[in-house]
Amino acid sequence: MKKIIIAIDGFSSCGKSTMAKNLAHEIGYIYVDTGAMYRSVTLFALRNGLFDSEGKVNTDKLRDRMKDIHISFILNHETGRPETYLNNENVEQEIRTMEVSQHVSLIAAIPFVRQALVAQQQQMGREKGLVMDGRDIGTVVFPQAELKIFVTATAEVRAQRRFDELRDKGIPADYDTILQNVKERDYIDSHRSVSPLCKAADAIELDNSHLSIAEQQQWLMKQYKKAVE
Ligand SMILES: Nc1ncnc2c1ncn2[C@@H]1O[C@H](COP(=O)(O)OP(=O)(O)O)[C@@H](O)[C@H]1O
Ligand SMILES: Nc1ccn([C@@H]2O[C@H](COP(=O)(O)OP(=O)(O)O)[C@@H](O)[C@H]2O)c(=O)n1
Repeated sequence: MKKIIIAIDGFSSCGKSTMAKNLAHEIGYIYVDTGAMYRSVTLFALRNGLFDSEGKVNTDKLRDRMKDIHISFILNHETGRPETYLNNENVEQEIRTMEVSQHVSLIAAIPFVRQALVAQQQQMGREKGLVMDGRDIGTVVFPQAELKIFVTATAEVRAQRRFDELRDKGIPADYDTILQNVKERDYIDSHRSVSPLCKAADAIELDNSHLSIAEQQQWLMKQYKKAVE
């Protein structure tokens, strides 16, 4: 069967990674979580004092340090899912903290950061057979992707999902703080000057506010089958 590129974009915490990861697992494709890459650069910047006391990024210093940031994905054989590594350290958990979530959209708006990460993402798709999720996959990274999905859900539903996830992992979280963060990131991601979050003209939209994980998975599998027919 022909191999294709599947681009899944959409708003924060709506289930993109869940859909992308499960589909890739089922059809034997590589899965790439591009949000994890922006989160890894953010973690590096936080650890290396590249934000000032007002929360602004020192872009000159970050530009100099980009060469020291190496991001990779390594399969966890127990879960069958890839995990994120920053300079050979497993940071899969650490990149999901509220602190990283509260800084990541500023980092993702910087043109040289996007340029570097987009180049790596395009490299990963050279052989096709790839499911990639993010904000600009169908518009900028792979505008020629054979299947493009744009996922939405209400901000309240998305904040609740993220809250439940953090609670289940034992990470302290507050619903109102998460809701505020989700809305803030939606705003910054949709209004930045470089590659703002928007639906590609040829993307299929899915509002999954009232769908279960199993239902959205069935829907996605149908779209995949149509695309490879
Ligand atoms: N349809 C759904 N119904 C309920 N929870 C969902 C659904 N889809 C995903 N989730 C859960 O919502 C949380 C956020 O999903 P995730 O895939 O990380 O979103 P995104 O990649 O868009 O940020 C996860 O805990 C996931 O298990
Ligand atoms: N392709 C991408 C992926 C993520 N991002 C940025 O990275 C942040 C984190 O992405 P994510 O997918 O991990 O976020 P969640 O939806 O999982 O909360 C987003 O809010 C965007 O600012 C981006 O700009 N472009």
